[in-house]
Order: sequence, then C-alpha cells, then structure tokens
Amino acid sequence: MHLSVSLYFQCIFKICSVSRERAEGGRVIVEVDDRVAKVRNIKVDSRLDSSWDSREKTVAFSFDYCYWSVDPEDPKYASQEMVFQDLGTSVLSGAFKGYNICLFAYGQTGSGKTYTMMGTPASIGLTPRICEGLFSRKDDYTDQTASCRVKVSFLEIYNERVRDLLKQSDRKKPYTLRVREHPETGPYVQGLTQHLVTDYKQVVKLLEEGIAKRITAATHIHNASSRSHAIFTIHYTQAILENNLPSEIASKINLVDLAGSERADPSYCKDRITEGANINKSLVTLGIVISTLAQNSQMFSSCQSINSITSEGDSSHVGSSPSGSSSGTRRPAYIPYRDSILTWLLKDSLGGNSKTIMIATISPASSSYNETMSTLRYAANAKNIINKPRVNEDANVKLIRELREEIDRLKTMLMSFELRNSSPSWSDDRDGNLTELVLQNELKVCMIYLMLYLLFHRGIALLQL
Ligand SMILES: Nc1ncnc2c1ncn2[C@@H]1O[C@H](COP(=O)(O)OP(=O)(O)OP(=O)(O)O)[C@@H](O)[C@H]1O
Repeated sequence: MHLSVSLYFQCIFKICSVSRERAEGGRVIVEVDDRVAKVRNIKVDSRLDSSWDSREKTVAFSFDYCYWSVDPEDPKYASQEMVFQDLGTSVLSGAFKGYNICLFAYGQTGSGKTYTMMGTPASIGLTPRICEGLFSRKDDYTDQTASCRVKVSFLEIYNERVRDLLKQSDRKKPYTLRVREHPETGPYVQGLTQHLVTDYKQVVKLLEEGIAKRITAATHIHNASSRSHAIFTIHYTQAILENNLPSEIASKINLVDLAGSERADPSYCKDRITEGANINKSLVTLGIVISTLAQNSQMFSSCQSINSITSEGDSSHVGSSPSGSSSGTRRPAYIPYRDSILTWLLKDSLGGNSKTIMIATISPASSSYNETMSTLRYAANAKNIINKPRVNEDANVKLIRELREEIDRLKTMLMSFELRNSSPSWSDDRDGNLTELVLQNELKVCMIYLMLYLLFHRGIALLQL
C-alpha cells in the first residue's frame, strides 16, 4: 500500500477505547498494520462465497501515523507518551522555529478525542505535555533563544457562540464574544482573555479551570460527552538574536478538541437535539472546507507540475489538467470558512499559514462501522490539503534584510559602472546617484539597527516582567 504524506497537513489515525462495545459483545472490525488502517466491510458477508459481490471485503486507508490504543496489555498498544513523542515533539520544534501550529482531534462521540488531547489525571494527554515541553525546552531545537513569553487562552464554541473558559462569566449573558477578522492577522475573538504563564503548574491550573467549565452531557454512547468545541491557544513569543540582530519570532499553537460527531436521536430532549444539530452543522462545514481545500490543493499541485513540464519545454502537456480544462482558466473554489464559527476561527490553521495535524479517532467495534467509515473518509480528504506555513519573523528584521540586499545590489551596479567607465560625463552622474542611494540605504539600516537595539532591550525587560 502506497503511503501518501501531505505537506504540512498530517493525518493521524487513532483507535481508542473499546470497553463499551466489549460489554455489548461487539466484534472488532479494524486493525492497524504499520501506517495502514484496515476496516472490514461488514456489508459484505465474509462467510458466504461472495464472488458475485464486487465490493472489497476490507477497505484500507493510509495515514502519517496509525495508533492502536485499545488495550494496554496489547504489545501494539500506543501510550500517551508514544503519541506525544511522535506528534507533540514535532509541534514543539515547529513552535520553536516560529511556525503556527494546529492540532485537532476529530471523531465519533466517545472515541477518545478528549482523552488524546487532554488525557486523564493518571494519563495526561497532548495539550499538557506540549505545555510542559515549552517550559522544559531542550537546547537541541535551537540555540538562539534569549527570552520567551507564553500566553494562553481557552474558549469553547457551543451552539455557534463563543465563550471564554478562563473568565468568570456573567450568568445572564454568558455568550457574548464576537469573532472578527483582521486583514493581516486573520480571525480572532474580540475580548478573549489571554493569560501570561511562567511555568507549567500555572498552565495546568488554567487548563483544569477551563475543562471544568466546559459543557458536557450524557449521551447514549458517552455519559460525559463534550457538547462544545474547545480551542486552547498558546501564544509563544521568543526574543532572539539572529546574526547579532535583535528579533522576535511568534508562534500560535491551536490545540482543538472537537465535539463528537453523532447521529441525531429523536428520543433526546430539545436542548440535546439543538446541541447535536449545531455540532453537526459545524462539523459538516468543516468537512466541506476540508474537501474544498483538498480539491484546491490538488488543482494547485497539478498546475505546478504542468508549469514545470512546460518550462522544461514539453508544450504537449499544456491544458492536460485533470478536468481537461486549461490551467490558466481554472480558479480555486470558494471556501466557506464563515459558514461556521469553528471553521472561521480555524481559517488559517486549515488552509493557510500553519502546520496542521488532524487526529482522527475511532472505535474499532462493528457497531460503529458507519461512523468509522465516515471519519476515515473525512481524514482521507484532509490528507490532500497543502498548507503554506512560514516563520512569523519580526517585520523590522525583514526590512533590514531587504535593505541590505538592496545595498548589495546597488554596490554591484556601482562597481560595474566604475569598471566600464566608457562615457565619463554620463557615468559620473549615474555614479553619484548610485553612491547617494547606497549611502541613504546604509543610513536607514543604521537607524533601524539603533531603533531595534532600543526596542529589543525594552522587549527583554517586558518579557521578564
Ligand atoms: N486509549 C484510551 N485508553 C483508556 N481510556 C480511554 C482511551 N480512549 C478513551 N478512553 C476513555 O473513554 C471515555 C471516552 O473518551 P473521550 O471522552 O476521550 O471521548 P470523546 O471522543 O472526547 O467523546 P465526546 O465527543 O463525546 O466528548 C473516557 O472515559 C476516556 O477516558
């Protein structure tokens, strides 16, 4: 089975607790073979001679990682530590380099999303482990750090409204936070509190506070089911010295525990049905956003390969894009981020400046066959997304680099004029102009250096507050 790994959008597959199905005598229909998950198609009866039935008996899906996390006695068992070693450390190294990161868990209700993202007191999950890693930073990630600042926020989206999980809410008006969009930095929640933390214990306290406030309710499948999507955000800023130049790099880490996907059940009370409808609405929108992004990414990569072929001189391939239309006439499809609060807030994480990891959780029991197949198709779609993360570097440092490049360019031009010197009167004029430009740029660089030096020392003082 060919393993396809998408750029900066990793898909992870995790099979979690099976206790309920075991109690009901359910059959296990999923198995993991390295990075491939195989699901037995229960619609094809394996006992009969089904040569007349063309459907596959097993359906295989490949992922970046597959974990079997059902029974701790099993030799294949993937512990929380193992999952952290694979995923958590890559989140940390990305954050230390200044990338935005998003890690989100998607799956059927009761399939282990909260267990994976938050964990239990006896077996802590990815979110607290990642926070611990930020504070016990090892030198092997990078050795240029001067100082860093960590701020966290924690929100939930319940019935399409945003609530701050780290703020005492007014009981009469608890869901009043609005989502807005900044033209450069993207969507944000107006009025969401950010908490400066200086050690791991402070993060754990805030995490516990937020988790306790999150809305849960009993469903048929899970008696403490999360009824909201929770987003824990870490703003990690580092003041660094890059080539003796003071700079700042900032990373935003979104750790998302989604509410469980579940089929509507008319026997639930009105509140539960409304919740379910809103959960499904945002998960359906997420699915549409993911598949549109995947389509656009595929179109982009096929256009790129066409361009590279044509630039190599093989014009016979022009216009041979998958749909048969010319690459020049195809436009990326519209992505309906704003159709749900969840997709709007995760806009950059899903299709922009972010390294994103989706963890798809399932139960391996036959009773969950439909939900399992739907989760796997969802994740298989997400695998085709190509994001474009970039290091969030300081704008002043970028400006200095550009000015330096400009100075080098002008100096080279100056030298070539001096060498040629064919028409003295004309070249003297140009020479004078170029020398003036070089001097002006050098002066600008000196001033920015001075400004940065002052800012940096003020910044360090602020970071240490
Ligand atoms: N790998 C695992 N090992 C041990 N216990 C697990 C594992 N996965 C899940 N559980 C347990 O199963 C129960 C359901 O898991 P969890 O709350 O994580 O599900 P969920 O997907 O977040 O559900 P929902 O969407 O309804 O909130 C919890 O009691 C959890 O501790």
